[in-house]
Amino acid sequence: MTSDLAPREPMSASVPVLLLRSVVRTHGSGELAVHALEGVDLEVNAGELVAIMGPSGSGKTTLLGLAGGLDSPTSGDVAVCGQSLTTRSPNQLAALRRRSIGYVFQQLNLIPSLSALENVMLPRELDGVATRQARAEGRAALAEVGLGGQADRFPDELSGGQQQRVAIVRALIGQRRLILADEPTGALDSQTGEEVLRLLRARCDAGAAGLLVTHDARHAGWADRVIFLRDGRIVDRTEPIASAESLLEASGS
Ligand SMILES: Nc1ncnc2c1ncn2[C@@H]1O[C@H](COP(=O)(O)OP(=O)(O)OP(=O)(O)O)[C@@H](O)[C@H]1O
Repeated sequence: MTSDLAPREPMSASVPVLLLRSVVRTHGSGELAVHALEGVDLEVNAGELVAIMGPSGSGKTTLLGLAGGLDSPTSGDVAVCGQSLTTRSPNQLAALRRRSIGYVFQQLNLIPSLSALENVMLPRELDGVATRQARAEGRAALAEVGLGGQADRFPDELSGGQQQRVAIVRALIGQRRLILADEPTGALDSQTGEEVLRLLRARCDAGAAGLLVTHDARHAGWADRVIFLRDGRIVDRTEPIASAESLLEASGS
């Protein structure tokens, strides 16, 4: 049986899920210009989880925002599933974001007046899926992460870790091909944080592409490779990671 969280339509192996070409993002102009990204090239393929590391202000969040179509590059191109985000109308972009991209941020943004199930169903209903089907998908997806018994609880009736899992399920439900995670373990304890990373890893193993911003080399150890940003440029990349220990050495932690 196909997982309700897993992408269902196989992508052509030759098209990266995420492609950034010569991406520049400058805030402001003249003397006040801030060069957040200065010519970034990146490809993330189906099945891959890529971690982004770098000091504060190096451009990690900017990169994630551009990858998700939440922000536009000053120059260069960003494409998701072969479709350029920079040439789409606002409506087309909103539809692509809803259907193809899942966002997992530190801020969970669960809607407090909706149950866990209703929170999870919401993106499917916005996609035009019938309520009955969205409900069935939502229940199955929550059960998959061990929250089958909590479906009708409201966010404030769930623990922090459970809330984070609901947020992740909501980010992954449907046919999301690209998962963008910005420090998704936030303030979670290490065991719950690890659970979140395991879910992310599992989704990528099931065929999604993932981009994970993290300051923690142990978290980056879940990724297939790591890119290091400094002053808006990629300054280093690892090939498939040998061990978390080698990363700790590389980041000087
Ligand atoms: N809206 C904005 N206006 C002006 N400058 C901005 C804006 N957004 C980001 N910047 C600047 O762009 C640079 C990159 O910021 P970004 O948030 O991407 O870094 P980061 O690596 O995610 O940092 P952190 O690890 O602290 O979250 C920083 O110098 C930041 O001050």
